[in-house]
Formats: sequence, structure tokens, C-alpha cells
Amino acid sequence: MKDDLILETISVTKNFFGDKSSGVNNITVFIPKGKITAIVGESGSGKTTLLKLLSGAMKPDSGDVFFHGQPLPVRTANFTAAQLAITMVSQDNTDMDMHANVWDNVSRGLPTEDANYKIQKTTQALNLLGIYELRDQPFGKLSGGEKQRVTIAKALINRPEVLMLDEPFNQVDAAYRESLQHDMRQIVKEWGVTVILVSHDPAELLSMADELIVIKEGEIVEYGSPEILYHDPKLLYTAKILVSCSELTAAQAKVCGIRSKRGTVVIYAEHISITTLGMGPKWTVKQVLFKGFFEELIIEREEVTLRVINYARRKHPVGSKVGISIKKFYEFGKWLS
Ligand SMILES: Nc1ncnc2c1ncn2[C@@H]1O[C@H](COP(=O)(O)OP(=O)(O)OP(=O)(O)O)[C@@H](O)[C@H]1O
Repeated sequence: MKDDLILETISVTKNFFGDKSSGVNNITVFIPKGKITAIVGESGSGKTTLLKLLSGAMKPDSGDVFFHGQPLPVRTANFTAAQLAITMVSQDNTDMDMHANVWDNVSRGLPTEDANYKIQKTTQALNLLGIYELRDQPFGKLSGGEKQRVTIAKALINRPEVLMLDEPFNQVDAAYRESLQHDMRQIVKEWGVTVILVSHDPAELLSMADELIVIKEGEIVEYGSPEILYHDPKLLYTAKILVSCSELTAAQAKVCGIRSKRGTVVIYAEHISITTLGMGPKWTVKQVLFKGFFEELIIEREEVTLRVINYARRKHPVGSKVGISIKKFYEFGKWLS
């Protein structure tokens, strides 16, 4: 066990109904201390199961989970030290009292009757999440984003070492989500909390996580920093989770001027630029998706469709013809003979 690791699983398997196609299989994973690790994968790949195994909420069928190098006990009604140190934030707010106010909901997380201590800790947690002003509001009347902040404040009040968040921000609207993500990064930095996060949102994964664990059909298939997995994914599966991209067969890639001997060619939308129409192939703009300061064009030629990020907005209306230049592409899959 290295000092910079807080949790690890060694060859952990958990199947449901003895069926190897569900749950997770033979997972060995290391969670670095004081960092944000995100577990990513398609729906049903085993993300929540892995999170539950790492929190002690679920007992593995085989294999071991270690917390600070010691076996992690399964959670029970008598709170163990490890259990207090690892807090799981659920999305469903089931442990919140809808009628009680924010202050009471958060302070109830403290296992003490010391009034001064409670006031100090609750004030600190509410300020940390920027919700002190909401302290007298009934929890049930808050917006989704505000509720999520209260839930996280409650989870943080006992200063856990590890905070586990399952789809933490999916109830939160886009503008609010960014500030919450920023605050979470600050808390991790200032408090040294380790965060393990499950998310489906590529932007969230790339901007928040220090490490990504990619899970597919219950097995870990890639692991690394968001930068490395984004720029150099080993698997098509990873690229499709993290990036807006076009997936082509070798025959379709030929239409784009790419000769590949692999089964699948992937082009990220950001790696295609629109050029002035010259002698080269002409593509037809099929859709223009407004994205704020840029737009995403869906272009087509010989039944091949590409997504292109375009910063010169409103220059290429639907039906217009454009040329393209492709700066980079990725090849995956079987070698073609
Ligand atoms: N308690 C359970 N009983 C039976 N099967 C389960 C149970 N929990 C999970 N599974 C199965 O194990 C597999 C992995 O489920 P899990 O919830 O871990 O996936 P996930 O990646 O978190 O999915 P999602 O993104 O949809 O939440 C799925 O096939 C699921 O049906």
C-alpha cells in the first residue's frame, strides 16, 4: 500500500444471481488520496456496483477492498471508523427531511449535542457550499441544485476522508452546475478530501476529474488522466464516452480522404475545419446546432455524416456547400486484410 493511496480493490468480483454478466468482475483499482477519481462507462457497466464496493456498502463475492491498507469492513448499523470516514451522497435525498429547514437538515449530520460545536460546524459547512443564506428555508422548497448543495454540505460536515458522489449534478441546471463543480474542486484542494464520482457528463468528467476509471461490462478497460484518455484513447468505447465524434467504417473514411486498414475510424468534431470551396470534395450542411459561442455543423457527403465544430458562426446555413480539412483521426478495431 503506497502512502498516496487511500482505497484499493484487489481482484474484486460481485455478481447478482450468480450471473457473470451483471455486477463487476475481477476488478483491481487504486484510488489516489486527495484527488477526484471518476468512474465512467455506459449504462449498466457496473459503475454504481464498484462505488458501493469501495464504500463498504456492498460485500464482494471474492477479492478484497482496503482502506488505508486495512480490510474495509462492510457497513453496519454500528458506525465503524471507516464508515464515518467514507460518506456516500445519494441522488434521491431520502435521508433529508423535506419539511425541516436547511440548518436542521445539515446540523443533524453531527453526532454530538454540543450546541456551540454544532453552530460552528454547521455555519462552516453552509458557507463552504455557499448556502448560508438558505439556512431557514424548508429543504423541500429548494431547487434541485440547492438541494444538492445541502446534501453535500451534510455529507461534508463531519469532514469525511472520502466523499462518494453518484451522478451528483444531474439535477442541477447548467449554469449552477459549473459553480458547484468549481466549489467541489476547491473543497478537495483545501480540505484534502478524496472524491470518487460517477457521472455520464463528458464535460463534467473532463473538467473535474484527476483520474478516470473506464468500466465496460463489469471490467476496467482503461485508466488514466482525462487529458491522456481524451487525446490518446486506446479504445473506441472510451473515445465515444468522452468526446463528440464521428464513427466511420474504413469505406466511409475513404469518402473523407482517409485510407485506413482498421475497422473503425473516429474523427473528433474539433479536428475538422471548414475550408473555402476549392477543387476538393464538397460537403452539404445538413444541420446547424447553436452551441453559444460556437456551432456544431452536421455535414454530409455520399451518405457519410460528420460533426464539425465551427467558430465562425452563421456563415454556413443549412443546404450550403463547404470544403473540409481533417487535422487528426483515430483508428480502432480489427485490421482489414
Ligand atoms: N441489486 C442488484 N440486483 C440485481 N442486479 C443488479 C443489482 N445492482 C446492479 N445489478 C446489475 O449489475 C449491472 C451493473 O449495474 P450498475 O448499477 O452497477 O451499473 P451502472 O454502470 O451504475 O449503470 P447506470 O449508469 O445505468 O446507473 C447491471 O446489469 C445491473 O442490472
